[in-house]
Amino acid sequence: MPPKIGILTVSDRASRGEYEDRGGPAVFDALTEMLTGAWEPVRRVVPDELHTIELNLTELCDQEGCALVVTTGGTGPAPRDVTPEATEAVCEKLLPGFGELMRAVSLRSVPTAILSRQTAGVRGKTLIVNLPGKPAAIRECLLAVMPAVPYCVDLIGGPRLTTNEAVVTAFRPKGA
Ligand SMILES: Nc1ncnc2c1ncn2[C@@H]1O[C@H](COP(=O)(O)OP(=O)(O)OP(=O)(O)O)[C@@H](O)[C@H]1O
Ligand SMILES: Nc1nc2c(c(=O)[nH]1)N[C@H]1C(S)=C(S)[C@@H](COP(=O)(O)O)O[C@H]1N2
Repeated sequence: MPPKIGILTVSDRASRGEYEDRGGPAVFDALTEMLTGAWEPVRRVVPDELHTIELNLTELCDQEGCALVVTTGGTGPAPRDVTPEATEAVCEKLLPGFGELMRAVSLRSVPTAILSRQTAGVRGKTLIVNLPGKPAAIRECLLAVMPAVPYCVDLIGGPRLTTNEAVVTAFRPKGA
């Protein structure tokens, strides 16, 4: 069975069909570029509702058994932006370094990168990573954190993920 990766778009308008979801496909394309080996996407599009996001994150982790769940959208300061709150609610451990790094990298291209509260955390054997909603942010943010993702998944008991070295090199400490 190839590892599953959850792709959760959090957007009121994409979930209502007011615009086509470009975030989910952008996450899929970025992961396809960065990972080698078979993996199976599990795609969902939900509105910016705390309970709905928590429920979908929980299902992707506990029922689907995803090794990694990538969310896009709902990380900003607007009243309906609650993806980080949902992530924090379902995770046993938070990994604030992911958000710190993604904001630092994004700041090189856009000053409003500081508005994103994107974070990451671990639920069981699943790593959850938040990305901003702007489709243009997705590759940039994923590329920044991907070197640490496979070893993190190793450490929490997930499957061995491998990266396309021509694009990004996974870092594993010697002997790991
Ligand atoms: N899934 C998506 N597909 C296409 N464009 C998106 C998507 N999510 C966000 N965007 C674009 O990025 C902008 C900022 O994203 P943000 O998550 O703040 O959306 P929003 O204004 O809260 O609206 P919504 O939740 O309805 O997507 C949006 O206004 C939209 O232009
Ligand atoms: N790399 C990158 N990060 C980015 C952006 C961007 O365009 N590129 N947009 C910022 C903006 S304008 C906002 S409001 C926050 C939160 O976006 P979200 O609510 O769509 O998650 O992400 C920020 N991070």
